Amino acid sequence: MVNAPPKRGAHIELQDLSKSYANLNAVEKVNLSFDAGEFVTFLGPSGSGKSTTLMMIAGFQVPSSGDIKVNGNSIIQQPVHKRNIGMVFQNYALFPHLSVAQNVAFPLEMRGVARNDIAERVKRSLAAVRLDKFGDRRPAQLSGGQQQRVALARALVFEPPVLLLDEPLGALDAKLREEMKFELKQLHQSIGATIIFVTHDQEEALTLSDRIAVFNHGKVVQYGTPEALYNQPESRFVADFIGESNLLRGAVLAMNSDGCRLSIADSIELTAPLRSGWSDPKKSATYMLRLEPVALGVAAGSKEICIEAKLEEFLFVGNAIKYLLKIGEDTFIKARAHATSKSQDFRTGDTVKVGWNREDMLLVDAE
Ligand SMILES: Nc1ncnc2c1ncn2[C@@H]1O[C@H](COP(=O)(O)OP(=O)(O)OP(=O)(O)O)[C@@H](O)[C@H]1O
Repeated sequence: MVNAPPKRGAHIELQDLSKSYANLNAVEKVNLSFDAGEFVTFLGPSGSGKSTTLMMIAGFQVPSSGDIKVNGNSIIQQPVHKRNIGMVFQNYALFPHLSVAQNVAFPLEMRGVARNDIAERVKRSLAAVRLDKFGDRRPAQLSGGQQQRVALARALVFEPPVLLLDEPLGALDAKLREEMKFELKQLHQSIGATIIFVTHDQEEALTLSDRIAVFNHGKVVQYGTPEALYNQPESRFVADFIGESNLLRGAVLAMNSDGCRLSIADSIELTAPLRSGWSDPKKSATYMLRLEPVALGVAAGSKEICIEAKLEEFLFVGNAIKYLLKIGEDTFIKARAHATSKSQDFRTGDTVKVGWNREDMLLVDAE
């Protein structure tokens, strides 16, 4: 067989896509666009509408309204088997009575591909997931991770321009998940398909994705690169859901061109930056402060905001130490520092200086 030309993914557009069940809006007016060959992740808590959106793209669910376009053409009226979309789900459902190679060959047989071509393409697909030596085995003779790779090979074998993955790593243990994560990334680079990946694991999403759509209550609350979501969350929900952060809520005392004068933890006053595009905060404002910019001890002294805190707890987490500091009756600040710094020799109960710069604070909610 002549080598196949380099494959490219398809451009996908979801337009006002909605799905309701009785009086529940499972998915509400979702508008998203995925570039050809992009790796996009749907991230969100359980029940936020991720799988329903994916199922509408696959054709297993009929939208209540809205449209889905692939390379500019609506696919709403197309049945599942005509959509040419590869799918892998958490429960990979391999045929137990067929060998690995026969499982992978199945979609090609369904499409009436010539026998010689089938053998060649199955071989290539199994090689892509590093299982070329396992073609004769039955699924029961493979580990969970290997079975999931067979499911991937089966989805890839007909070279779909679009691949949908719904929690494909969900059933695997932590170590295997980690390995599969890297394999998926490499695979994506080699096949060039547009991949839509569903997960509720933010770390998986941040590692794998070109862009992430964050779902909450059936709506997309933010769509952007992992960096944009981490550094510029547009809401308290995204700030809280992605990465670890301090969410400092305070009473607004005054606002002027310098920023927002705020009282946190009852008595600590500080000035934090305002944010363009936000309506003026009225009574209270919530600011996100990531853990990394928070300095302790001597280093805190050179920061624009520096306060005293009581060290409640600290934890060794690999090469870092995580600190929990109390700055008011019910207000705590978390910080993270490299474990190598000998000067950070604090004890639980110590009073320590804690500091950060104004620009480290990002307005994420105001009432
Ligand atoms: N067939 C159905 N009938 C009625 N309600 C449904 C149906 N399928 C999904 N739902 C509801 O729609 C909402 C969205 O579900 P969906 O499975 O899309 O969420 P999800 O974000 O994928 O969650 P998870 O991470 O738990 O899979 C939920 O409230 C769910 O209970």
